[in-house]
Amino acid sequence: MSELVGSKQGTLHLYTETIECEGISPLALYEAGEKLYKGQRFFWQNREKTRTIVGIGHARIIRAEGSRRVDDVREEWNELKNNIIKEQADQAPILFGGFSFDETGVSSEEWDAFSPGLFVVPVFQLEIVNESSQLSINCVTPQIDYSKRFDHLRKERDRLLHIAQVQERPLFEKPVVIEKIERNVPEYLQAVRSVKRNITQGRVDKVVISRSIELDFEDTVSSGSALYYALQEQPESYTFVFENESDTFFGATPERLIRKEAGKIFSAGVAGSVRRGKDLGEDQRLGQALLSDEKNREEHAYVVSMIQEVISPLCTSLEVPKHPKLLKIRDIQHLFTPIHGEANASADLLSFVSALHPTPALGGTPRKEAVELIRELEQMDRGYYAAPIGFVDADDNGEFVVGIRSALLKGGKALLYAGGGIVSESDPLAELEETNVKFRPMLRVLGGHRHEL
Ligand SMILES: C=C(O[C@@H]1C=C(C(=O)O)C=C[C@H]1O)C(=O)O
Ligand SMILES: [Mg+2]
Repeated sequence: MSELVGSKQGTLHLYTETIECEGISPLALYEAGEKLYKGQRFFWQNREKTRTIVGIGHARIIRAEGSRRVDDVREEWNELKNNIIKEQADQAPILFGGFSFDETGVSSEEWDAFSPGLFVVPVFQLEIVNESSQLSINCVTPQIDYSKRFDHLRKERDRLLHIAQVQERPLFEKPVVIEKIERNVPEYLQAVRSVKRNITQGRVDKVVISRSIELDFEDTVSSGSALYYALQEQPESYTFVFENESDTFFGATPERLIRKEAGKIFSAGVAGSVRRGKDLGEDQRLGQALLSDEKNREEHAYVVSMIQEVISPLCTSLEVPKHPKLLKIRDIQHLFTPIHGEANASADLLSFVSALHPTPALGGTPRKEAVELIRELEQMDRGYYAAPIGFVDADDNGEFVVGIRSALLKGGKALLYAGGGIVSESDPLAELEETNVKFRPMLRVLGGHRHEL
């Protein structure tokens, strides 16, 4: 860290100091944070497993709401970013968080802990990128004399590292489900039929309708246990865990919204689904049938064309393959179109998030009418389900996914969410079955799959 000369009083500074910590287990560090920082932790791992981030403690919280929420987050982050004090070798501090699906906010108490925009700079930031592990302390303070606070945080860091290193691998019992409540199946089927009518009438082309399942457990389920089983059960997905106060939003999603790295951007169309086969032959037959299925190709095409349309103005170049491929994960296969490009110098990561959300994979098309229908027809609050969650660093590199295959954990209870794209050819019962397949990842993680009929 370098000293700061001649800074204004009252301005917030972000002091960062990084050490190397080879061999540290991210899960063990997450657990080590439980005692002092329960309710203030997050975890992130990309699909490729090349980047893992653990955040412990809140050095800074940014909340935002309303239609300017993304701009408000950017503004506060930029202000803080301009006052980062670190050495060249120290890692870039990150801002991690997410938005609610609906910009008009959350409508139920269930999602009280998660404001329409909630971002944090962690006090302790572990980043494992490829083979390198680095642990930073981030300290946000208006004082120039931060050294006392920093000394205290260094001691805490060393204690966390010690606990993570000496503690035996934490053992987690699979949660025991005592009740599984399908919350709104009749309403869901009604909503699907209603969307079909709206398509016939020409108001929309596609709308994503979702539903939720409640699981009640014998005991409180810790976010560490949710994380442990998400990593174990869904290795082909992104893993995210976001604690706030006593609630945790977490999931194992296959769907990237946007990644930005050194000016390059990577998005993806993921829509159109079929279950995995019971053996290789059936799996391949199902996959081939999906690739040529008109209804699924239609669901998919809306997504790819809207992504292209909304991010073209933010890019100097964009590559969009003409035909989708298959993306196979443990329980389901999807149509998948990777989209790559080069960002304009003035387009930052959050401007991509703002332009893209919601894509027709989670909202529908046209966007405005689809979101109105979701508000009108879905008998639930999506909260952070199907919405952007991810991180950005001080160099504007980062990644956001959409929070699907996800659940909200509230002590001894969890709410699971799943939906699907409804188009003119959708069959309500087949769509219901598709949501059952999409619930499976979280049911496995939380022990609820034993309750399947
Ligand atoms: C909405 C969800 O998934 C989305 C809908 C899909 C579909 O309808 O085929 C496929 C992938 C996702 O984009 C979900 O998992 O809840
Ligand atoms: Mg579908």
